[in-house]
Amino acid sequence: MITPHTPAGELLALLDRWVELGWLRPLDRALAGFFAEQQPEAGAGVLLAAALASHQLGHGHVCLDLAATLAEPDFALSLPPEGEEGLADAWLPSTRLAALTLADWLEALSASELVAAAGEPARPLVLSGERLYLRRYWSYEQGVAKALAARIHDDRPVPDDLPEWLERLFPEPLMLHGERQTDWQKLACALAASSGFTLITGGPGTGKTTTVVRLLALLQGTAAQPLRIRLAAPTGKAAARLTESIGAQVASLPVNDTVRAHIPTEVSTLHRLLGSLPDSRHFRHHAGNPLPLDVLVVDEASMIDLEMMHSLLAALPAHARLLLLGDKDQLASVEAGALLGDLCRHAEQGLYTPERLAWLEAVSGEKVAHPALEAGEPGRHGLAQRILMLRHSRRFAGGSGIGRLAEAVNRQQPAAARAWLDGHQEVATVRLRGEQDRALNRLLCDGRGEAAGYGHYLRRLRDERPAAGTAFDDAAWSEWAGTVLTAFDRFRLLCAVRRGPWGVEGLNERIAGLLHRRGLLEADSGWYEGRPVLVTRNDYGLGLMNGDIGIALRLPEEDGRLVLRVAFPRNDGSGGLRFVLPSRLGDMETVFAMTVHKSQGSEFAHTALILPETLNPVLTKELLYTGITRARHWFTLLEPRAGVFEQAIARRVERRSGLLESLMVP
Ligand SMILES: Nc1ncnc2c1ncn2[C@@H]1O[C@H](COP(=O)(O)OP(=O)(O)OP(=O)(O)O)[C@@H](O)[C@H]1O
Repeated sequence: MITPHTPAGELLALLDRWVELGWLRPLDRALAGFFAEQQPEAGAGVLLAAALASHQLGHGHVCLDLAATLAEPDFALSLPPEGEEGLADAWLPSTRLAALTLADWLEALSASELVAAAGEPARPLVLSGERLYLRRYWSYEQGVAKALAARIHDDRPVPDDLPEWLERLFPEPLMLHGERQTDWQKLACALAASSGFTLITGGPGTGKTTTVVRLLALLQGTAAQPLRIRLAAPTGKAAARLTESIGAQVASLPVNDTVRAHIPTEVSTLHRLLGSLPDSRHFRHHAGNPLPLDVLVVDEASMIDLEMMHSLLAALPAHARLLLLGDKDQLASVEAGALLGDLCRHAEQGLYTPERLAWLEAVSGEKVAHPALEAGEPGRHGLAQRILMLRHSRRFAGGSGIGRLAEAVNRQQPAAARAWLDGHQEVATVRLRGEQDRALNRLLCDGRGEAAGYGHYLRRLRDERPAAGTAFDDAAWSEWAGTVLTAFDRFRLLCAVRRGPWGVEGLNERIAGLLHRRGLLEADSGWYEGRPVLVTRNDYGLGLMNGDIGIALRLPEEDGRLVLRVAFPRNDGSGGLRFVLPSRLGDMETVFAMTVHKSQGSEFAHTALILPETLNPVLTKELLYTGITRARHWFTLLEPRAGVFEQAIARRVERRSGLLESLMVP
């Protein structure tokens, strides 16, 4: 049992054991060891808190919430990690920390020379209320809060003809089910026109892209000089997807060609925008060398972590407008810091001040009405005046099973979610009986009905291959590779966990084996044609980003020899491909199955989500919602055990950060 009086050696031995079990990263243990060396009098309470604060960063929390940790240690710390069961209770945090009280822990931390209270001179750890930070993350949080607080008060003058512009960009009143509805897109445009910082949140297909394109037309159309506008997204995949959808939208804008020509359609990753420097956390653009732009739009903002947000805000010139788009209900970034979720905590309620509401209604001609709306107070709800939630999905209009299922999950209504799963064509559920379940194998190879499985892209790979003898530089090869890559996105299996029988690692092996046995793959290990791979680390030399997916294909060399190369879509919006020799690829893994986390920013015509057999800390309604909303047309839930789905709906991600508090929002 650990208390602040436990000898440091005993605590370090417990941390060693957790490292052996794979529960704690060696890095977390090393930090505690380093502090113990630096400060021989540092007690067990401080060393434990340091190791756990570092551990929490690996789970997306910017700090260690001491009270939450003691209230439910195993859940708060995600220990044991996902996909592992049957481990000795003796090592569980709930057992080991049972004798530690919050008062004792706080006292030990406050007394330590390693720990500063917020605002005190630099020490490696910062205690803010009941939250303990590693200093770097505390500084990031402070920096972001300060930059956002300044932007929240950044009112911009609107053009006199704003109502006319809104009318022109949103000519038709929004009608749904035969009734006039509030056009939140039009309101978002009005809101963003009047502000240096706007956050637009909405579920899939609610029109975030459409809104922002129209807003850009408005800004560009009313600017005295052409504005320098840049579009960005956190990952290459998200950037590519936005590039695709934005092009068509810009083409159909009701504006003259000069305005249109000044609206970009190219989307870059945030790393590229900021100019990453090799082997460094630093960027070419920072406060001393700000980004040369007037308007920055960042899509998929739920994937921006705290450190990136800090870098971005630092590099953004004060005069530039910032627009963040995202879905607040999605899983947050894997890295620490759930900004969008934090910032949008009151988006449903709106919390607009009466003055703001009156202005919005006057310029837009819309009635701002929704049962969830609550009135905000001037001075208290500054952030809320910059946030707008789009509430009507056009993609999942009317009775779409996927849309309704996602909504029921998001609202934590398990019975309704189950009813949608059972009663709709686009959604289905399959109960699995063991790892070699026939229905599972059939689904993976052949899909169900019109919804594809992995056989689809492999058959297209085989059937549409250019004829033998086609010249190595014939465009037919690229077209074929493009076809295979597109076909691969028809279906994806998503997993909640990495390890265990229903985790990504085991399933990837089993799927390759299955496709090989079915004669769809020539091999199931090493490099083989048709192997899909996921890049797991940015490689600026090759122009590949973490999250990029490619497929190994046999392609001709100049001398006619066939050589395996991995085809990747280019991330530059050109629609082109790049071909990389497998031996040149660094960190990557096979990607028949992928985690829900990694699937963020992507979409598949048919998405299947496989749950593990038991509940574990990663299973939350956000994970289910994110998985379900990756499906464009069909969704299949694969359940090895009944009830886990319902249990997961009941839990939600509790990210620990003090950002909202810093922004003084209740
Ligand atoms: N005001 C509108 N009028 C007509 N069609 C619209 C409007 N808003 C959105 N749409 C259509 O609805 C679909 C989804 O819109 P959009 O791509 O803007 O949504 P999104 O929220 O950006 O979606 P995603 O979840 O893919 O990011 C698109 O086909 C778009 O053309």
